Amino acid sequence: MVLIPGSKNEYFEERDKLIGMDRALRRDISYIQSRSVLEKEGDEILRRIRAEEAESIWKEDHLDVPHPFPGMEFLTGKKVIEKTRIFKIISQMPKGALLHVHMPAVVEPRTLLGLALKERSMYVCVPTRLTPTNLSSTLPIFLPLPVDSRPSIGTSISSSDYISNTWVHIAKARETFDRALGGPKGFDDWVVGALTINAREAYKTHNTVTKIWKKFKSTFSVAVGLSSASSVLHEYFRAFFVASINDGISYVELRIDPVFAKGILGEDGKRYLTQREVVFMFGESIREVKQELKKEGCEDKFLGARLIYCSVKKVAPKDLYVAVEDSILTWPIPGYDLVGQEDALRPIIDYLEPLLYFRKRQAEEQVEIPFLFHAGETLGDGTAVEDNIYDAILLGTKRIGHGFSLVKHPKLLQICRERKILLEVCPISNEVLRLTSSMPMHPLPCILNNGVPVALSCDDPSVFGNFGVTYDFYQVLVASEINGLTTLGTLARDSIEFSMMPLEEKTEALRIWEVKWNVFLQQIVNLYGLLATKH
Ligand SMILES: O=c1[nH]cnc2c1ncn2[C@@H]1O[C@H](CO)[C@@H](O)[C@H]1O
Repeated sequence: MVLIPGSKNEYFEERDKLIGMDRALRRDISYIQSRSVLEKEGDEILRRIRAEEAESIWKEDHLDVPHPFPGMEFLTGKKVIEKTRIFKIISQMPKGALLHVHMPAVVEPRTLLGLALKERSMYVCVPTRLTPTNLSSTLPIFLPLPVDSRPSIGTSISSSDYISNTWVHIAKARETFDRALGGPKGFDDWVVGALTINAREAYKTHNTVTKIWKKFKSTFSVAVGLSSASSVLHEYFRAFFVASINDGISYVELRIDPVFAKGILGEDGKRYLTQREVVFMFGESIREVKQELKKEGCEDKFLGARLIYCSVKKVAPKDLYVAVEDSILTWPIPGYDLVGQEDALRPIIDYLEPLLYFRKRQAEEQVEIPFLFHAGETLGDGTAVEDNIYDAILLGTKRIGHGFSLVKHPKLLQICRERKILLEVCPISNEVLRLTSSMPMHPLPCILNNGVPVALSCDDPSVFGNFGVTYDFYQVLVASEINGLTTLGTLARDSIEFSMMPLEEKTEALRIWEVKWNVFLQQIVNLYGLLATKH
């Protein structure tokens, strides 16, 4: 029989004990117990503002956003989020590392388009001439063309004499874009629409995982073409680093498919870059950005970036051996992953043989390329692809990309906690890709309460519009009352801790982060503390 405490005092003692036991596994607990007076005050401020804004902002109707709520659908609520003080505060937070983002889905679509428009080799074609009727359902096909296959003439892709699938230079296509389609601005909007998912698509026309992935995949085909010229790609990397740094991110790991890396046309327009050259260019972009920061005296804002290799799970298992050798050839790379729409593609188990061979080759070559597998990005329960989580763990994955379905498996939660397998959780991606309809329904609180290490990431920000990681942090903070400032700090610390930086670099990154964290806490207290003037 359960003994119910007799007095009110005893009851509350027992109550505190029970809550304490329930929260004991959380990774933020030890930080909460040992946090400074400053952090405690910062946390109280954040909680106070969150509560105020839950009333003042999230219960009011906004233009085009009726019935909002904290953690609501991101694509509808984004403008409201941006109005909040919580958003402003989080945007100043030192975020640590960004561990889960895909090429080429990380830079503002208009920035990418701007870069591509200046590129001599960049051409566009469409399967049939564009008209007001087919515009929104027609995808542009972009490709940098080698010098000797560039057409000398070209009509407008919207004129009546346009011949299907013929190449027109991107700048010309834009200039000559039919007035009835909006002229050059119409061209830009058309391309941006093809690179992004909008609220109507996510929440109306494509409101299931299968439908939204159809649109999602098509954004990649457009982005790949636009970014496959060497000078575009170089600027693309830089733009990504700069935007990340401005969001308080100090280190990134970017997933790239070697098949993409093999299709980059060189500046001479004659040959394609080798993978090594692409990796070198990536390194160059890092060095350039670092140098610029150094000139401004803030080099500690950016510690660097690494490329994680990944293959899409549509490749035939026998062809994965090529990716294995590619990865070994371009070592040091910090990890290897298998990506793509989990529900529609092969399960990891199909690749068991090449993956075991990968392990063997690493031992032979004395290199270490840890697995950082996507797994559990599905609503399935016990389906062949949902079993990916078992295989990811058995194959020794160091982190799990998404792990959305992990909460269905108590034993795996325990294993991830005990073996410290971090989940790269991408809340907004999961919501836009329709695994959850809003943040309060996301399984993250369950993962955090189970003490599984987590880092937040934005996955494909150019498609979802969640650039940096502020938006994802925001959605997490407002959707749980347990989460507070110390939770955000723990997530950021773990993103560094579980990054693939070598130990020395990591120690330095953590040291720098702690300094910045304290500056951030002080800022919150100065700006929003009870003694500060009202804002
Ligand atoms: O959330 C995701 N889950 C699985 N695969 C993804 C996700 N986001 C992007 N990609 C896949 O990664 C490749 C480029 O690296 C693309 O094939 C894209 O479909």
